[in-house]
Amino acid sequence: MIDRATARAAVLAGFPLVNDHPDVAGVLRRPDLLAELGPALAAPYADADVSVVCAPEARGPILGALVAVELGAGLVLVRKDDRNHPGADRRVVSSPTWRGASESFQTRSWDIEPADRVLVVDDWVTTGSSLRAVRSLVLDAGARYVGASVLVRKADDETIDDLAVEWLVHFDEIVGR
Ligand SMILES: O=P(O)(O)OC[C@H]1O[C@H](OP(=O)(O)OP(=O)(O)O)[C@H](O)[C@@H]1O
Repeated sequence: MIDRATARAAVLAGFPLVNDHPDVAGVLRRPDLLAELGPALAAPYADADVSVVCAPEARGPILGALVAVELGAGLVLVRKDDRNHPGADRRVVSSPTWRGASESFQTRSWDIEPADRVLVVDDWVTTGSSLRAVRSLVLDAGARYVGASVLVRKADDETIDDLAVEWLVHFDEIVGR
């Protein structure tokens, strides 16, 4: 059984900064922190009967795969619209993300079934537009959106509540160390 508080403390203390910005790639680069991520991000949903982890690229599927293994779930890729995703037949355009522009995401109808209970995993939430877009793909499939698990929170309370986001570390506490 992992201790999420211990994992959180380790990730918070070790989160590298590049140009004063929290560097997710640097967390993945550290074997000790990488080993904590799957168990820590999965822990809040250990009893949620998750059948599918759904993760938007580019960094979402890295963490999503780690979480899916922990939960005994499958992983569904959500690709951005200009990427190759054979058979993609569902699309959604997000509201503007932190970049100030919308993103277009694509997925495949047979990857998510109405009986699925879906957890969305990504590395970061700011506006929540990416998570909302993925949630809409889940709901369009008739499946149950269980919530989201992210590594870094840079979103307001309303966004966190709306999307039922569990987050491991807060942007402000990383840059404020
Ligand atoms: O809450 P939001 O405002 O939607 O922002 C969160 C998204 O932004 C980042 O992706 P990014 O846009 O950097 O794309 P990439 O991972 O493909 O580089 C991050 O990986 C999330 O997917």
